[in-house]
Amino acid sequence: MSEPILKLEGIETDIGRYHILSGVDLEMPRGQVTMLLGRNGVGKTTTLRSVIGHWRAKSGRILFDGQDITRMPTPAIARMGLGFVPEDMGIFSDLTVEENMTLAAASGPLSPKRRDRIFAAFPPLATFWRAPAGTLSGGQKQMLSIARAMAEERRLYLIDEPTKGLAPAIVSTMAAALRELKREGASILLVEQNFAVARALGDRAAVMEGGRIVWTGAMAELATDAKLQSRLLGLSVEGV
Ligand SMILES: Nc1ncnc2c1ncn2[C@@H]1O[C@H](COP(=O)(O)OP(=O)(O)OP(=O)(O)O)[C@@H](O)[C@H]1O
Repeated sequence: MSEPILKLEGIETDIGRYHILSGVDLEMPRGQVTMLLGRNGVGKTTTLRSVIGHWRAKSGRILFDGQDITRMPTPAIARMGLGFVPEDMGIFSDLTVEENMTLAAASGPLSPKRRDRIFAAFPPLATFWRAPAGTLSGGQKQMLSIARAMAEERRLYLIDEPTKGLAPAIVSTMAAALRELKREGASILLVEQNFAVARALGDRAAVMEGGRIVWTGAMAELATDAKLQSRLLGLSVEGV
């Protein structure tokens, strides 16, 4: 196997006085979609935020494409080609869609080529280009938040629950856009509670419990093993 695009070795992260991650180990193959799964509160978001440097791991190592980013400032990590889409979407409601995109393109104006790519993935953003982001629907806001991460060339995207609360039609648009990112060669680490989406998009799965990863394997293996799903995720057999 070629070098993993992302490797976490024994990551431990505290938030305030709480010990949240207690030794996260993960190897993400390049060019694939890895689903980060697990019940509520097991540390999925904290893992993504530890990688991007919003939370500082107190021990362990994080290697992005072979380079140690454990102690790097967040903007430097982003400049290396790592895009983060937070669960709260991180968009500016009072600014237009265009202004939100301009701010996201840290290295200069958004090129027409990149803008067209984003419009192709998310047509409503073209329609509402000059509208305040606060007036967009929930699904359109989520599109904008992913589009913001796409404003720069990225090798790896960390995306936190992009389909949360969205209507099924929008969920398929989102899934299609993520597939397109993968087709262009990006690797994606995706937190997703919707198991049908996880099954449709994931190549690999990593399941967390109590602040560490307790199972990794092919998504197809997890998707066909109801007992494993029930044990790791609490999914009922009828629910999948
Ligand atoms: N800012 C914070 N202050 C204190 N505790 C926090 C903070 N953020 C997260 N936690 C705690 O850390 C633990 C892990 O949270 P995290 O958001 O990483 O879990 P998660 O697996 O993403 O959960 P969910 O699926 O519910 O989003 C939880 O017990 C949560 O209460």
